Amino acid sequence: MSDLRERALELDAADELASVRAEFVLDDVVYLDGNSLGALPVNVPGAVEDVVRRQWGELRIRSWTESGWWTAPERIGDRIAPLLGAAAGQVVVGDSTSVNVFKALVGAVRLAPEGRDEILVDAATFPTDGYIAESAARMTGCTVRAVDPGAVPGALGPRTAAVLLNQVDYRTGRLHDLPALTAAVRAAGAVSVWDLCHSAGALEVGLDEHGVDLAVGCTYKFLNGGPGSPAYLYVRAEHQDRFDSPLPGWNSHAEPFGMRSAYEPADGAVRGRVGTPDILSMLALDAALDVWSRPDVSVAAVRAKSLALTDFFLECVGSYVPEGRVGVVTPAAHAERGSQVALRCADAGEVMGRLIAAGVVGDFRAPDVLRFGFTPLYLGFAEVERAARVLAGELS
Ligand SMILES: Cc1ncc(COP(=O)(O)O)c(C=O)c1O
Ligand SMILES: Nc1c(O)cccc1C(=O)C[C@H](N)C(=O)O
Repeated sequence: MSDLRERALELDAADELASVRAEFVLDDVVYLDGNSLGALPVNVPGAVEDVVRRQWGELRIRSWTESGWWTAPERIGDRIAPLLGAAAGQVVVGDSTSVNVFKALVGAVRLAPEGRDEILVDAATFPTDGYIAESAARMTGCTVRAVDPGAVPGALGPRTAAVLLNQVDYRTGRLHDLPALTAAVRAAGAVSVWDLCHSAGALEVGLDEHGVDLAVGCTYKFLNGGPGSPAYLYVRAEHQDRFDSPLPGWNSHAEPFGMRSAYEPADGAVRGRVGTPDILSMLALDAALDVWSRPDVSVAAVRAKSLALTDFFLECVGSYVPEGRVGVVTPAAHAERGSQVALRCADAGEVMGRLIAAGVVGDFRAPDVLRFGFTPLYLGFAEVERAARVLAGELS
C-alpha cells in the first residue's frame, strides 16, 4: 500500500467526526460537491413525510399555529445563529440568497449616513450579487464600484455607503479577512454586508464578535438543507430598529393579521420576512440542522477537519499529478483558505466530465477551474486520497 493510502487510513481512524457520516445518505461515489448541494441527511425524508402527511394532510390550516409553521422563519434562524457566531433574535430564514442580498444591500444604504452614494462590491463576486448590487444602486441613487476585497480599505471613503463582500470566493476558495475588512468598513462610517454562502457551516464566522452589520447566506451547501432550501438574513441587533426593508410584506408587519393598509414594521429579525414562508423546504432544513446538536459536532471541529482534508488533498495532488499539469488556485495559507480546493487546467471541463464518470464528483467553473468542495461532516481521508488518485489518472 502506498504511504498516502496508509496515512489516509490512520487519519480516518483518528477522525473524531468519522461517525457523523452515518447521518447522511451516501454511496461509494466520492462526493466533493457539497459546496454546491450538500448531501441528504438521513432524518430528512421522515421529517418531510410528517410535515406533508400529518401536519398538512391531517392538521391542515391548524398547523400554522399548532405545528409552529408561522414562527418557523425566526425559530430556524435562531438555530442557524450560533453557527454564524450570532446571538438569538438576529437571523431570519426565508427567500433565496439573491432576494436577501437585495434586502440587505438596499437596507444597508438606507442605514448609511445621509449623502453617501457609492456601493463597493467584491469584483470576483458570484454573479447574482453583482447583478443585484447594480439594481440596488439604481434604486438608491448610488453607483457601484467593483473592487478586489483586499483593496477595500484603500477604496473606502466619505462617499462609501455600503460594502458587499463574500467571506469565501466561490471560484477560488479564497477566504477573505472578515474581521479586518468589517472593521475597516465600520471605521469609514459605511455599512458591511457579507455573503456567507461558502463559509457558513464550514468555518467560524463570528458575526457578533466582529461587528458585521448585515449578512446573508444559503442553506443548501454546507448546511445540507436541500435543493432550493431557504436562505437567511442577519441584521445586527443594534440596527434592527432602523432596518428599512425594501420588501415590506405582510409577514414583516407588526400585526400581520390586522390586515391594515398602513405598513408598520415588526421588531427584531421578523422585520426581514416578506411573504408566506416556504414551509416544506424550510422544515426539511430544520431537520437537516439536527446534526449540529450532536455533542461531537461543532463549527470548530468542522473547521479543523476541513483544513486537514484540504491539506491532505493538496498533498495527494502534489504527489500523484504530473508536475505542471494543474495550477493550484486556492491559497496554501490556512487563514486564506475556505473549505474547497480549486485547480486550474485548460481542459478542466472535459477532465471534470471524466472524473464524474469515474465516481469522483466535483464541479467545473468556467473557464478553466476544477472545483472540489470538502464537507467534513461526511467526508473521509481515504476518499480524499482516492479522489486525488483518480484525478491524476484522468489528467495523465
Ligand atoms: C456566493 C453566492 N451567492 C449567492 C448564490 C446564489 O444564491 P441563490 O441562487 O440561492 O439566490 C450562490 C450560489 O448559488 C453563491 O455561491
Ligand atoms: N444554487 C445552485 C443551483 O440552484 C443549481 C446548481 C448550482 C447551484 C449553486 O449553488 C452554484 C454555487 N453557488 C456555486 O458556487 O457555483
